Order: sequence, then structure tokens, then C-alpha cells
Amino acid sequence: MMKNGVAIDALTVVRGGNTVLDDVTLEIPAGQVTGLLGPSGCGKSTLMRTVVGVQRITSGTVTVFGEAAGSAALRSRIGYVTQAPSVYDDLTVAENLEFFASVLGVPKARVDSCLALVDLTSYADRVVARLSGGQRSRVSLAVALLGEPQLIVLDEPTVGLDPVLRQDLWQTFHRLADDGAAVFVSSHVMDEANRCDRLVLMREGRVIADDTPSALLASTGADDIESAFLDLVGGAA
Ligand SMILES: Nc1ncnc2c1ncn2[C@@H]1O[C@H](COP(=O)(O)OP(=O)(O)OP(=O)(O)O)[C@@H](O)[C@H]1O
Repeated sequence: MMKNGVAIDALTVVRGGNTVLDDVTLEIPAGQVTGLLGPSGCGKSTLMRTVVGVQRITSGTVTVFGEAAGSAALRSRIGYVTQAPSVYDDLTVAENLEFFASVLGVPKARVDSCLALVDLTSYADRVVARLSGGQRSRVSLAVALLGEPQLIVLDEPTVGLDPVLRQDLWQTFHRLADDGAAVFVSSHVMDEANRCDRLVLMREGRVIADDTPSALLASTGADDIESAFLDLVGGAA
């Protein structure tokens, strides 16, 4: 069993009568950025929800650091950012972080380092309602990083960000992984694939590939991940 990462075994999830995840088996190791890619509706968010323990599982198992996903002992060890920013609009950026830091029992000094991590130091005193969508999602990310989580689950964190910020955020993800965290990031933008240490490609609730970007390119003979994905879909059809 994987003690310092996530192990998913024969996971099936049925939502509203539809099989949304179909016999998914994969591992998300510590110390790496694992990318989860696939078209809209293929089950990425549902898979992430199972990892953080907020999704009812139909069959199979999800184990995080050797414990069943969702167990109370894991709560402080996981940072989760959904597609909907979950911060208070009427507080400033710094006030939001200070509030969540006190809830989590995290030292105030951590607020400044998390703001720097997501490049929002100069916006510390700005009310969240007056931020752009991308800035607001970075506040959510900063909140998720407050507790120095060992597993960081990010559902499409780069949507709506300009190329420079996307680059900065990917560097942040790699720094967190270099520090030993398991970083699990979803995207439906195939050109972000090359930035991951490992890639999990999904389609219609199934994992169709799980490898390094270079191995995926080598095994399909494709020039880029988008072509590799289409190749694999063609092969599976
Ligand atoms: N609450 C729900 N009840 C029933 N079905 C749902 C529910 N939420 C999502 N689904 C369905 O589950 C499937 C997978 O959805 P999910 O949100 O996991 O996909 P996704 O790959 O994250 O998509 P996107 O990239 O658009 O966010 C979709 O077909 C969706 O319609």
C-alpha cells in the first residue's frame, strides 16, 4: 500500500444513475505533479472529489497516506481547491487568509508566505469582490496552502489566467512537489500536459493512459499530447 501518496483501486462511481467513473485504478505519488486531463464531463472533478473524500463511492477503494479517503485524520493534510472560489467577497485578501489561518490554528506568519506563493502580496488589502476571476481563484489557492498540506488537489486552477500567471502557478506546483507534496492538478487544456511529471488521461469515466508526458509521446509516436490523446482514443474506439 502507498503510504505517502494516493492509491485508487477499481474505483466506480455512479451519479444520478450514470456510471461517471468506471473501474479506475491509479496512484498519485508524493513529490510529483500528477496531471489529470480529459474532455469536459469525463469525470475529472468526480475523481478529485473521491480523493478528498467528499464523493460517495459505488465500489472500489481510495486510500490517502494509508488511510481511507475522507477519514478525519486526513483533513489537515489535504488542500483542495474547487472550480468555485470559496472565499469571502466582503473581506480583503489578507483578512480572508487570517480568518482561515485562525480556524486552522496556523501561525499568522504563514499568511504572508502563502500570499507570496500565489503572487498576491500587492493585493493583500484589496477587497475580494474587486478582484478578477483569476485573482480570486488564487486567493482560494492561498487558503488551501495555509496548512502546508501534503496532498494538494486542484480542480482546473489555471482557468482564466494569462500565460505569465499560468507559468508562475505551475512553478509553484513544482516547488510544492519538490518539498514533498503530492500535487494532483486537473486541466482540460492539453498544452498544460507537458508541465506535469506524470499524466493521467481520462475519457468517459475511464483512464486511457497513465505515464510521463515523454513516454506517452514515445508510445503513440505523436508530436504533442493532444495528438497522443486522439491517437489513444482512436485505439480505444
Ligand atoms: N451531481 C451530479 N449528479 C449526477 N451526475 C453528475 C453530477 N455531477 C456531475 N455529473 C455528471 O458526471 C459526469 C462527470 O462530471 P465531472 O464534473 O466529474 O466532469 P469533469 O471532467 O470534471 O468536467 P469539466 O471539465 O467540465 O469540469 C458528467 O457527465 C456530469 O454530467
